[in-house]
Amino acid sequence: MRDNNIMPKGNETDDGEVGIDTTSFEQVQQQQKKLVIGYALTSKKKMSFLQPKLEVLARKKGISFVSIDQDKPLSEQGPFDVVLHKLLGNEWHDVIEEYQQKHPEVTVLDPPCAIERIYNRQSMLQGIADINLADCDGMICVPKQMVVLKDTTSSANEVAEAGLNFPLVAKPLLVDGTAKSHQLFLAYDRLSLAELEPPLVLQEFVNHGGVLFKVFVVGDVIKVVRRFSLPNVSNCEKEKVAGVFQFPRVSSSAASVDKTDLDPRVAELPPKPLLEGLVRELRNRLGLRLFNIDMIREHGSRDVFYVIDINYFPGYGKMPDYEQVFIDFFMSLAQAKHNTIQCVR
Ligand SMILES: Nc1ncnc2c1ncn2[C@@H]1O[C@H](COP(=O)(O)OP(=O)(O)OP(=O)(O)O)[C@@H](O)[C@H]1O
Ligand SMILES: O=P(O)(O)O[C@H]1[C@H](OP(=O)(O)O)[C@@H](OP(=O)(O)O)[C@@H](O)[C@@H](O)[C@@H]1OP(=O)(O)O
Ligand SMILES: [Mg+2]
Ligand SMILES: [Mg+2]
Repeated sequence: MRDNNIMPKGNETDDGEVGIDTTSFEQVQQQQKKLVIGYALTSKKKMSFLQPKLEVLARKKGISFVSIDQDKPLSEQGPFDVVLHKLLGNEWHDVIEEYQQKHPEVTVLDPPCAIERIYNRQSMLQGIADINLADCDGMICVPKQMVVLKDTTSSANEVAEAGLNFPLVAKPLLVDGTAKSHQLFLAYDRLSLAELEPPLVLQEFVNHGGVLFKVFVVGDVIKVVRRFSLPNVSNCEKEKVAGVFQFPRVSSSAASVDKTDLDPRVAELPPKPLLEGLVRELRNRLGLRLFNIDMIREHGSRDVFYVIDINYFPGYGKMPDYEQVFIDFFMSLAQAKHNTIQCVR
């Protein structure tokens, strides 16, 4: 956090009004702290995240966003209090890793090794089924899945051995930000597996009534929205249909779903204690502060949920009130840093 030595003349509120100055010297000093956030984001992410409302709110709080030039050494830029990043490739992750070692005082959101874990759809879901959420009003599962690294033809036998039931969702093993890594298929039978291109995970399709819950996490804050998802696969369809079908990307649509037109048993949000317990565990286990969880409710049940996907730095622009949530989050980082500095003194 950078100190600004200029003393303010008035006591300006968030709305820009100037009132009678009743602020203590210490409070004034506090208000003058600046938070510099260096960001390295794709242009798409920059457009959706750094929207004018966020920048206006940030400016009022003394938060500035500075674009990181990827062609220059990171240590020669800044100084930054926070580095916010989502770029592809190992090279970038090495840059960030090295920078964090040299500058432990900078908050890097988030550590590359933690991000890499959820860029692999196998390690992403590992350990979730073991999380103890007794007394949290529900149960969290992950769909049965297996990894296919090379030969999808011979994987037909392994699918049976692993006890996986068709239809299976085929997902590219690695999420690398490309459109291809989000290209999913539904395979209805053994023979159709030969058409798929490894490396991938084969995951049981879980009927969930066509509604998905996107659980956004920003530090300690949790926000949930409903999205449309794929309809149930009936037993009749399972018997009759063969082959492989590409998934439409229904659930990434910008629109959240209004619950009024939906069956309440499908639309009811996951219980708060369950979400809080799950997020607390995942935040610690994954070592991430910015992520979302895609959850579905097993069709016909009230409280059995499946985690099917976790994303790093997702489309927060689609999260209600994301601007204020982020401002509060950044301010909490500034406060935490300020407290640490005082302790050290
Ligand atoms: N096991 C499953 N059972 C039922 N539906 C599923 C399953 N896995 C995925 N889906 C459906 O497919 C969609 C995409 O799957 P998933 O979220 O795993 O892919 P993704 O490419 O990581 O998506 P995102 O854009 O959220 O990163 C889900 O939102 C959901 O609608
Ligand atoms: O494109 P959007 O802004 O919606 O964000 C999507 C984001 O793309 P971006 O990071 O390139 O922006 C995706 O990231 P990668 O897996 O491809 O790295 C992934 O996190 C999606 O789940 C996000 O959609 P959401 O699930 O939040 O609806
Ligand atoms: Mg998803
Ligand atoms: Mg995903």
